[in-house]
Amino acid sequence: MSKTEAKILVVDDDIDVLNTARMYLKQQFTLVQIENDPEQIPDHLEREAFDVVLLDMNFKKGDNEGEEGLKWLNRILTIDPNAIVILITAYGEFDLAVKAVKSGATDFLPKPWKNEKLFGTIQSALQLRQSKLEVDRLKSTQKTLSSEIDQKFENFIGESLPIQKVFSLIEKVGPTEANVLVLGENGTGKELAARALHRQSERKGKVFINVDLGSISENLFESELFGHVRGAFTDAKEDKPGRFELASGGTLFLDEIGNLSLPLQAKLLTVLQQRKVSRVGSGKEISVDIRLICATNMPLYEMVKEGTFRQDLLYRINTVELRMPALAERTEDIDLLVQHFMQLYGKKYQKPKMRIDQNTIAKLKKYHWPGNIRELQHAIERAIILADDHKLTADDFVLQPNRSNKRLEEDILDLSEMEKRLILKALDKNNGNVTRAAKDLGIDRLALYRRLQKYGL
Ligand SMILES: Nc1ncnc2c1ncn2[C@@H]1O[C@H](COP(=O)(O)OP(=O)(O)OP(=O)(O)O)[C@@H](O)[C@H]1O
Repeated sequence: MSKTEAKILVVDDDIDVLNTARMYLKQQFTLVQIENDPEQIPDHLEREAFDVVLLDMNFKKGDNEGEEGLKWLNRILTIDPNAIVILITAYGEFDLAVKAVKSGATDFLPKPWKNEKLFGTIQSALQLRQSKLEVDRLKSTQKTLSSEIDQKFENFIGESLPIQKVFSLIEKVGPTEANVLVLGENGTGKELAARALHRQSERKGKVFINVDLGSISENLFESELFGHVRGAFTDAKEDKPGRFELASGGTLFLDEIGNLSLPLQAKLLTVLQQRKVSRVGSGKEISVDIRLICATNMPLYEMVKEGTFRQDLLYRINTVELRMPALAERTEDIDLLVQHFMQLYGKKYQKPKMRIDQNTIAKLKKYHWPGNIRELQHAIERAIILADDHKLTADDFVLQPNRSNKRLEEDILDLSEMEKRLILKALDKNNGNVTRAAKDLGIDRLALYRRLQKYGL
């Protein structure tokens, strides 16, 4: 029979008990050590990571108060808070056993024991040890991951007035528990702002869970957000917590909230009102403690008027609103952003000495940046990859012509290109007014917004 992989320490002042225990346990577990002097416990723990410690309660002759055992129990737990200690009690010492479990012992075993009982008690204790170690491992992984993610979002660049206003609002609102709605075009830094709000809050040491509502299919919505229990549907092979549960204690960032259908908006609203979720397939309610941040590039107020976004949901999520300025509204930040991304990608592609001249910066400042900072970031990355020497020039940036330069050609054969150009033309004609442009195009405003998103306009 193969042995269970585990390290066991047995501490008792009775040599006979120790020898009997060792003889039996050595057949079952890979490492068994015995000790009759409790003073040696710290040394043992220093040398070896024991999975289970079996500890006698009464060391001095005639002492059956168990005080000595409790003292050593505390000492072991101070050295290793995850230690699994099973206390050996004399038969009938139930009060003492209860006291020991309250003080942190995992279990107790009355003397004299039967070998099967000893084996069973150690096996259950080992499972607990595994779970404790797993929780520890997950906690430290989560810590490392969130600090890495946070680092990526630390560089929130900008000196222009519009972005300074954003920074000061983040400083004011971040430490509160207020629900924040971040509005702005694609690529303006909405997620960056959400993470900055989280970092300013009391919850900064806890998780930041990001949910892209635009990418969750209608039928997976509940399971993704609220979780499910095993067997709730064909693919539910095991219990799974949803994002609300995972975010509990921390911040939940619901991105693209404007893309939710009306039935899903209703489900979301109920959970936000009650702050309780039930996993799909379970009637049990689980309380969730979240700070809520939502973001969208959709015109929620217009959508409320049109009846495509629930007003009560809007009021629930927009306690404070944060509008991210488009890059075209803060071209004075382009210099700084370019330097920042050049440094980032210079390092990544081992071209740390890259330079850029003022003419090229001037060209970048004139451009309208429909994809905002993300587009600028990609443009720099591409330019650095393609650059032949250490200098970025205007030719390294292939930018789409500005809207005003667009002309509809007669011979465009690509349908989506045609659609895109028509949209730009309609917007141009109406000075960017989406309602009037949609009317000219013969589609409703939402349909136009969807297309603007699709083409990154
Ligand atoms: N002020 C800024 N300083 C530095 N980098 C920025 C800044 N704003 C945005 N970025 C970068 O631009 C990219 C897009 O930002 P982010 O994802 O936060 O935008 P978004 O508005 O959430 O986009 P989307 O609407 O497409 O989800 C990210 O790589 C981000 O790091």
